[in-house]
Amino acid sequence: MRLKQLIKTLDIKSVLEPKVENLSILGIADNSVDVFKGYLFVAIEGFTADGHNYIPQAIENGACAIIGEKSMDSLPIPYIQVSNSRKALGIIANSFYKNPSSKKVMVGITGTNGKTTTSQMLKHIMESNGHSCSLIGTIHNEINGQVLKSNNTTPGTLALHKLLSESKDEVVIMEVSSHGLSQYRVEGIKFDFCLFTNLEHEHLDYHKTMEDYFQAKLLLFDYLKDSGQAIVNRDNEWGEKLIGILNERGKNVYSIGYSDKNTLQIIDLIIEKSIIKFTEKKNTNCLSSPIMGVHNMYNTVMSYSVAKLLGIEYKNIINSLRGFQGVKGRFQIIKLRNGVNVVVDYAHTAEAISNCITTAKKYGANKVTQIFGFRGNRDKSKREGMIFVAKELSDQFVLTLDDLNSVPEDEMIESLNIINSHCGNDQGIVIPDRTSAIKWAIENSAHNDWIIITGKGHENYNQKFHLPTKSDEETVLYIEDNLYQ
Ligand SMILES: CC(=O)N[C@H]1[C@@H](OP(=O)(O)OP(=O)(O)OC[C@H]2O[C@@H](n3ccc(=O)[nH]c3=O)[C@H](O)[C@@H]2O)O[C@H](CO)[C@@H](O)[C@@H]1O[C@H](C)C(=O)N[C@@H](C)C(=O)N[C@H](CCC(=O)O)C(=O)O
Ligand SMILES: Nc1ncnc2c1ncn2[C@@H]1O[C@H](COP(=O)(O)OP(=O)(O)OP(=O)(O)O)[C@@H](O)[C@H]1O
Repeated sequence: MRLKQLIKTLDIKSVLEPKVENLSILGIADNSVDVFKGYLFVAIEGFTADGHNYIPQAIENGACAIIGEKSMDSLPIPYIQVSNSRKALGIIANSFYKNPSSKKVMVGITGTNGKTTTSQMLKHIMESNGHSCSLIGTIHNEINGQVLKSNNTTPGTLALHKLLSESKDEVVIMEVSSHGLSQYRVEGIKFDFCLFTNLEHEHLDYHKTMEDYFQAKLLLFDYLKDSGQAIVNRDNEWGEKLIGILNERGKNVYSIGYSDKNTLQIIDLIIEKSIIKFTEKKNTNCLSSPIMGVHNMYNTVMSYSVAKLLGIEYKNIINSLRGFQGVKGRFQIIKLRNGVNVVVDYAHTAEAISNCITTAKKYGANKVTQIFGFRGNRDKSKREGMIFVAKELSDQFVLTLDDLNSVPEDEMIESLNIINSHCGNDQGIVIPDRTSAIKWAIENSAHNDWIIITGKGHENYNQKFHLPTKSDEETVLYIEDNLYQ
């Protein structure tokens, strides 16, 4: 593709060496290591490195033109200075891959919690009703039925456009993280549906304030087609705020929630039966959530709403929801032989932990033991809220290790002890070894007790623990097998 064609809609500040007219571009790279002969290299000033410093390497590897933000005195090849390299990368990638998202029904889901669950549930509904779907998200990506490893919830711009160009599926359902939005990873894409699940205290190590975090989420709706539909959970204060902004901007908003202002009004959530009673266009109907928990009932309503707007009939949605097997590590229940229910869940916010414990209680739990820890080098400001919820709602809680992310183990154990005494009134039990914590909880539970293990969900452990297991699920099954031999 000709360079002049790729750059024609960019916000260009200056062009060094104007003979760019007929340059033919064979590929695009934002990492100098990925540059080959005839490539366009886009230099990005990142969080740990500055791509502009790698321009010489890119040229050595065969780059025939460079795009960057910084001013340059002289280069042996054309240099185009733009105001925002990340944004430019999205626009160029979209042209280079021939606007792949325009050939699909694009669904983008944002929010602190519920993106993965909602996207997988919606994919299941659509596929059960004969529509092929690509999925791009935290656990894995799936394109043309092929499961691919996922490195980010929202892939980098180039990887994302490449995936879209390879997809032959009708619908693409993708999770859009706030990091992805603030780094323009979805630039160039136009969405048919943009969903907002909720906003909770999370990622404030990156976004600093809740308002900044909200503003990042809001960016998704800039990528909504004029004819597109925003689907927003109004029962979250930030959802209510978002609806106000979207209405002012003249967007099509489909809201869900308890009040009668909503397009889909929730009449009742019967948590102990996972039944949702709702009214839509004056018709009252019921949905059964295939996964327990009030939060998963909202995820079900979200998935239902998109499927309905895409023309799937109510009774077909109901039927397909019945066959949904749930999502690994999302309120995944393991029933032990002694009548104890163990839940493995990815909750990593106070709100999510609260939902898990409340659900167990609604389902008649006798005693609830909550096991969790904190990730090293991640937002510390949410820890207090998580302890508070565990202390208030569970019958006992155990603090244990989660991913250390280079924080020394002793330091993390000390943090657990300090927070337990400062915010937990020393009511928590600190058992640093995660597998030992789970074993202790199982040995100290009886029929109709629930144990909720949060934080790791589907993920494998990042460090070694006492038992020879790789994940919370494996640990529970290992203990179950060895306890009753
Ligand atoms: C902090 C952060 O978000 N970083 C993201 C960002 O990296 P960056 O651009 O700042 O990279 P950098 O290492 O500083 O390098 C700057 C530039 O120099 C280039 N370079 C570097 C070295 C070299 O030899 N040559 C070269 O050209 C790099 O290719 C890059 O273009 O842009 C990259 C491309 O899009 C992302 O892959 C990367 O995500 C990192 C891996 C990451 O882990 N991010 C997490 C925080 C994240 O995004 N998480 C969210 C989910 C959050 C959640 O809900 O839990 C996600 O969407 O995954
Ligand atoms: N709608 C919801 N409201 C509140 N909490 C939820 C909701 N859906 C899921 N959760 C909680 O959040 C956890 C993560 O769920 P899920 O993976 O679906 O969200 P996510 O937005 O994809 O999060 P992440 O990006 O961290 O994977 C669940 O294990 C559950 O505890």
